[in-house]
Amino acid sequence: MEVDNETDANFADSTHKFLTWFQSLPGASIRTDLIAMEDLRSRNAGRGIVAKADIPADTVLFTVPRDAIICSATAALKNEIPGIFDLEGEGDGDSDLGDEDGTSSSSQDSWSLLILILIYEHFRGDASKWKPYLEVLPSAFDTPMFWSPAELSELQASALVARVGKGEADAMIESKILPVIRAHEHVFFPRGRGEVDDTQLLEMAHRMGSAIMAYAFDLEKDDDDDAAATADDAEDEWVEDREGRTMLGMVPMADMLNADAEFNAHINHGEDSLTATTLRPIRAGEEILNYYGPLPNSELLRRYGYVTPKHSRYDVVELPWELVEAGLKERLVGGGRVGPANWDKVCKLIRSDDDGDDDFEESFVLERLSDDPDSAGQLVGDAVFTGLPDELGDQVKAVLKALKKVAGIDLVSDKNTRKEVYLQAVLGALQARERQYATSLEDDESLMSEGRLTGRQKMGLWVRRGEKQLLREAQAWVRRELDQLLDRAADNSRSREDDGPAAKRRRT
Ligand SMILES: C[S@@+](CC[C@H](N)C(=O)[O-])C[C@H]1O[C@@H](n2cnc3c(N)ncnc32)[C@H](O)[C@@H]1O
Repeated sequence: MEVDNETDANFADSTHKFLTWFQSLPGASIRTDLIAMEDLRSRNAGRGIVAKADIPADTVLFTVPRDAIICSATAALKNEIPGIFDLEGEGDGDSDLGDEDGTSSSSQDSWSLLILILIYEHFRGDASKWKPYLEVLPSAFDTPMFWSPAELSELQASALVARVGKGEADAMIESKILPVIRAHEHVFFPRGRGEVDDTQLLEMAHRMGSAIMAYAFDLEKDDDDDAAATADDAEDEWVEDREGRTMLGMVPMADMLNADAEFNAHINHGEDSLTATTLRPIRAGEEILNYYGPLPNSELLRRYGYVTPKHSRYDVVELPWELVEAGLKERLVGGGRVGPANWDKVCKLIRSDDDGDDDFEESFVLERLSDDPDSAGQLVGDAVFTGLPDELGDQVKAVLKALKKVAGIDLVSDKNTRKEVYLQAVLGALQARERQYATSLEDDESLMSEGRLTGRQKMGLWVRRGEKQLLREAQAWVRRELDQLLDRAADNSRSREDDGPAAKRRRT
């Protein structure tokens, strides 16, 4: 979370007003005898909820009535512009027939609609039912969308750089948000605040979109088992997928919980309310933590603007096919066997639909094998790199098949040789992938220990370092596989010698 320049007094005052407002909501409850909202800015975590006393497992910490949630079901904006509340695909099917004012029944999705609702509530000021809540939402974010080019360069060769999504967000705001606001200025700016220009609106929409990304809950999940919820039946809920959700809402108080890969509380979705429940005994002074899912630090940073050591176990790294292909080429082409022209044909064939194999993949995601957290939110065992993706092996097989078809030669008919070619090519690709990062893992380790980095530099370093560590583990795994292969080959040749004609003669 971006360092907030608010003075301590202002920060504490907003927290207090929010808490008082929350307690006044009909149907809301909070165990202020057990928990408190605290200022965690010193560790860059904004506000958080901390245990004031030892708390047993299965304790309900607070209850949020559904009426208090900001979502399409509670939005006052619905009375003003009902047309925008028919979401994409829910209308009468005439999705191409947009109205000129941007209010066609199909132009909004749950994301853009919630942005509009939040902007509307923001400009309502004191008239908004949610004002004390809106005041504790951050005005600045640490997600890479807001990073400068120099800060982004800290991510080096991480695939995250291509997924920051600023351009897409700008385009969405320009096509779905600004036209609706401009067509309804009297609704959004009731006191003649028409002077808000497009640049300011764009910034506001980015702020609200980022708040939704980091704070909103998926409300369509059904979970009426409340206190009886176990890890298994609530599992889907813990895994928050911000992409495909259909009914988003801002849930005051539930979203004041920070989160980690090990956690101790869970939000249960009941019919009339959402409740926060402890998953295990929590000691006084411990932070109450929710769970955002088994996300790699790169994704945690992209969506929420922070990283944690415990999420490193879920780190991933993308291995581009072109690096594996280069490794294969090095081993298979030349020496009068396969010429460059035939190799080009092979490369084209595997990319075409008529090679008879599955879809061509541009890159492969490497990850460790890790168990899910247990029902108390605790991690058990280490995450271990246990193998390459099957699809990568399949695509290498497709190359060898295409080579046979194009060049008419079966270069690697022997299974062990085939595996060796595959592993060697992947090893070369993993090393080449590591070289794509501007600094080495060792450089990063010393930069980290020097301790002179800013918050964003450190998070960028954490992401790239995690990816390099995974690349090293993958290389070690491949080397072990190669060693085993060579050992087996040596054993086989020894036993062939033993079983050779001389041995047979001896036996007879
Ligand atoms: C749902 S909000 C939690 C409340 C938030 N801390 C606040 O002050 O409003 C999610 C945001 O909290 C911060 N956050 C959550 N968990 C964190 C953690 N373990 N460490 C640091 N920041 C965290 C991130 O900025 C994230 O985008």
